[in-house]
Amino acid sequence: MPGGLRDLKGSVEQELRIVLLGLDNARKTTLLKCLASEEVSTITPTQGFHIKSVHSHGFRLNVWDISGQRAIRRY
Ligand SMILES: Nc1nc2c(ncn2[C@@H]2O[C@H](COP(=O)(O)OP(=O)(O)OP(=O)(O)O)[C@@H](O)[C@H]2O)c(=O)[nH]1
Ligand SMILES: [Mg+2]
Repeated sequence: MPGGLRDLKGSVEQELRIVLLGLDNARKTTLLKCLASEEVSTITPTQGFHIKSVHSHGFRLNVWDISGQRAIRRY
């Protein structure tokens, strides 16, 4: 299947690419950490961007978490 990857059980896993955009403090990183079942009590502002791959509901989500700080919004 195009765009699909086989998981450990051999079934095809659909891959989705997602870009998180929003103002600073909009909780983009909080949302991503919740999706990844990670601790959300010590989140710091994103510097530039980071990419995380998360498995959720049979999908592989490749998420780009972009900082919303004013200095980099024009990029
Ligand atoms: N009071 C309160 N604060 C929250 C809640 N959820 C997240 N926060 C806090 O809000 C702040 C901003 O959340 P982030 O997820 O870093 O926001 P962001 O959109 O990624 O921000 P940038 O990376 O700067 O673009 C963090 O300090 C979180 O801990 C909530 O439900 N209540
Ligand atoms: Mg962030």
